[in-house]
Amino acid sequence: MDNRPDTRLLPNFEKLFIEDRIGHGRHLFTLLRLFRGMYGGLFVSLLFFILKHSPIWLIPIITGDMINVVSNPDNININRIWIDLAIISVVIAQNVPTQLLHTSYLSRSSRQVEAGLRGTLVRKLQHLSISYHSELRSGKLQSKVLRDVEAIETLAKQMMYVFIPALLNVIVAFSVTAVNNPLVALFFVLIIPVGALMIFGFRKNIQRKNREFRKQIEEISGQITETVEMIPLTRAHGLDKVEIEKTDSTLMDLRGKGYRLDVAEALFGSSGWVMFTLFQMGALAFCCWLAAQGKMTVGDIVMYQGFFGTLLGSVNQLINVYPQFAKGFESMQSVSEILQSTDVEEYQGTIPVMHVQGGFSFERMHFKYRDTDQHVLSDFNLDIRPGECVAFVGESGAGKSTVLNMLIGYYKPTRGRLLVDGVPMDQIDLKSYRKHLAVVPQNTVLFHGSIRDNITYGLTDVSEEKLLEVIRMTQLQEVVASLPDGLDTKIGEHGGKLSGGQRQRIAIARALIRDPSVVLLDEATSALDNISEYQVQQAMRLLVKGRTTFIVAHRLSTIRDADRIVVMNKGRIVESGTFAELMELQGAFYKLQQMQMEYAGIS
Ligand SMILES: Nc1ncnc2c1ncn2[C@@H]1O[C@H](COP(=O)(O)OP(=O)(O)OP(=O)(O)O)[C@@H](O)[C@H]1O
Repeated sequence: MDNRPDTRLLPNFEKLFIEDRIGHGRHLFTLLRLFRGMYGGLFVSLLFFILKHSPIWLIPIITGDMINVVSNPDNININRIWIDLAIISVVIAQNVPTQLLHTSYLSRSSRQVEAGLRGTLVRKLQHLSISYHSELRSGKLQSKVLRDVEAIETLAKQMMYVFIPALLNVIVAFSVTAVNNPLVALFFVLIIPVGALMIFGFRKNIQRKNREFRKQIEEISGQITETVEMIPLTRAHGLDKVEIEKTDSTLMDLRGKGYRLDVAEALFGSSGWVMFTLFQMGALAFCCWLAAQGKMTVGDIVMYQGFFGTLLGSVNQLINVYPQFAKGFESMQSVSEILQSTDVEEYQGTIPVMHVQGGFSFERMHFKYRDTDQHVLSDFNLDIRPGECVAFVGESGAGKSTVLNMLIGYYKPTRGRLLVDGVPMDQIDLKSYRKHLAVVPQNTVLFHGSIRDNITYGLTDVSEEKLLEVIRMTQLQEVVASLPDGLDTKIGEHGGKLSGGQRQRIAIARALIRDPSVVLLDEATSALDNISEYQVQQAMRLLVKGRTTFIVAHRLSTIRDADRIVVMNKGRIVESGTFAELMELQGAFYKLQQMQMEYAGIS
């Protein structure tokens, strides 16, 4: 048996979800199509299932036969018992290898679908627009990639492990009975409408309670994540008790909903058990009655009871698996919400960008974010020469970061356009263009990994020399030397083990090592001490040299060096010029500076 995982490329299911337009009862169809190309394996798995499951069907027959042999004292054929025993022993023993083969074939397909679905979702997330991501909470996405895909995989497995076996059980038990005794088979048939009636009667209630419980679970998982993230803040403000009480009340709600679900399921389960056991007893009485009339042997009674037991067990399984099916279908709906979304990146140009000189032109650009009425940029005109360093200043909310977003191509202007080296942004292939950019965001994004990984993020061939040079340029060598594993020291998630200034310098090193043509710098607002500030400034100076640079500036020192300062107010350019020119003008920039100086004086 080959137990190696399937190494074929992961399937991409995006097209399938778009074509199938999930919903309106198409879940089962889509589930089936997810396994396209694997039907052969599934069929083999089913064959092995029939083999491994065969003892369940054979045991009642053999048991009946053995009893029939001994219940006829005049003609006991002891050899037949030995043959029966030998047959059933072989049939039982083959369960181990066939079970393994059945699981191996099935699991290979279902795990492939599971991995493929997760891969498809992650790929789609990379293509969805920034607006889409800013509207959706990351916790929800995470839950779709992990929890919902798991529920779909469970659904597929339940289908193969529970639904199909139970259905086969019903078919086999019924067929064998029908061939032997149509009257008893008729009795078996009665069980189907009773089972259907049971599901129909309880379905809505159980479904509703299940959903309420699941929603509450989602609520509490969201809340717990938030609570854990906020622990330092909560502790600092002495709000532990408030947080605990908040969680307690949600937990109490969950307890109530869980209790009501348990009771409803218990009522459902026990009603089913009572009804079906009464049926079984009725069937037993019926068989005894037939036997009393000489129409049935004792062994047959035992055999039918065995089949009836299997049949009832299967019907019960089919009924009980229902809530899980509902959950799986709901998860398919949830995943399809992402996969069917057409909200991908707005720019879809195709001209590849081999080289960026760094000349930019904003031509009468207007822009507003989705779902907002007000324009964030209005009639924005600006020409930037290659290699120029432009600093944007203005009050909070003036639209400075938005200008950087437009340069990255996150959003398309509502009116006007942006040219890169004379080519309209909507014509160029953004992926190739962005390779020439380096972005240093306001909040440095560090991931859980080594300092080396964080600096060389996304680059494959970085020489040790170049890395060390960048570390020297950003004055990180002392920091690296003081860490236990040097460059390979793992930094905590979000860089928790580093200071603010160190984090910023890592972000600058990450930009420097890419040797970009264009640098976009959203300066961090958080204050640093003098030494850190100096180190960050030095690193920034090196980064900016010889490249077109856009800086959203908060610090006086950065602005002084800029070739041009653009003062923004409510999305418009109100002044622009060098530091000296603007100071001389004594306009908006001058006022901003005065305010900053006063503030610095006070503090
Ligand atoms: N994703 C978004 N969706 C809707 N509105 C947004 C979004 N991002 C920013 N805005 C709004 O756009 C305006 C400009 O924001 P922007 O971040 O560009 O300002 P800023 O000048 O960089 O401010 P700050 O100095 O505080 O960072 C603000 O009113 C802000 O509320």
